[in-house]
Amino acid sequence: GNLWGYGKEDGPSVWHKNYPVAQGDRQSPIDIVPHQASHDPSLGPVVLNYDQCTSIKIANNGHSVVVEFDDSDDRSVIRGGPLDNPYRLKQFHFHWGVKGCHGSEHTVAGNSYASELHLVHWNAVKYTTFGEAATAPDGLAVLGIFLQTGDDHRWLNMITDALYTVKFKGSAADFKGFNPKCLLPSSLHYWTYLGSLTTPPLHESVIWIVVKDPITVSEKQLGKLRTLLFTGEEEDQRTRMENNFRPPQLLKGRNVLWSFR
Ligand SMILES: NS(=O)(=O)c1ccc(C(=O)NCc2ccccc2F)cc1
Ligand SMILES: [Zn+2]
Repeated sequence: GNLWGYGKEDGPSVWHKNYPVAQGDRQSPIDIVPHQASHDPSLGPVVLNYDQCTSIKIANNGHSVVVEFDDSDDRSVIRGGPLDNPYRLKQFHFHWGVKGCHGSEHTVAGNSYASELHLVHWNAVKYTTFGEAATAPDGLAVLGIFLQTGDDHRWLNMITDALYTVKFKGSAADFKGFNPKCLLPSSLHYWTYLGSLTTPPLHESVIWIVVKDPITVSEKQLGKLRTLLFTGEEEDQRTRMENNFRPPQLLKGRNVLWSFR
């Protein structure tokens, strides 16, 4: 059986029963209120070195669609900004809704986007494995990118055209040579704050870097994400994968910093 999900019985409102940290002091996502954020002049730009990028496979883990990378060396790293070390790219995945304007996890002044892309990195300088980093307060760095609807995104088609291969929970397929740099907006101005994984086990180990400008994708491309299933091939009850987002959590006195002028 599934430990947690996004339904009525197993969704975000009951995660605290099995994962008490859900009610902790640095939970994610949050509502970002721009005029309450502080400018930190010491915050430099984030730098992505994705050129030797090596995606390996695409998978349906029953909660989202995930593209995984070879993180055995520092070939794809994020550095700078609020980070004291380079953080290694491990995977990226998406969160989305059931139509148009809802689906992102972070919100900006109460406004949701249609979807949110998470590029997940871990601190391989201080920790030996992703699992170890995922329980450390400075172990992970997740770059969040908002998706708004409009024209087709030329490169997202490479992902949406592969989704038929990972329709069911537990399915995976080769997905080599995809460089997620093509999914980034032109400006990497960002907000940053200390938070958590937005799904169980909800570890409070994430330095969040939320990019201000969204990328634009088409409703048709988002619709293809919704053809994925939460359920496995062997299950008779087919449940469409949609609304796989956690709502904003309490700030509990945290400071949100911004980098852009
Ligand atoms: N939505 S997000 O905040 O970007 C997010 C990123 C990564 C994970 C993850 O790796 N979970 C599995 C996991 C957790 C802890 C240790 C090992 C794991 F594989 C969960 C949520
Ligand atoms: Zn995520």
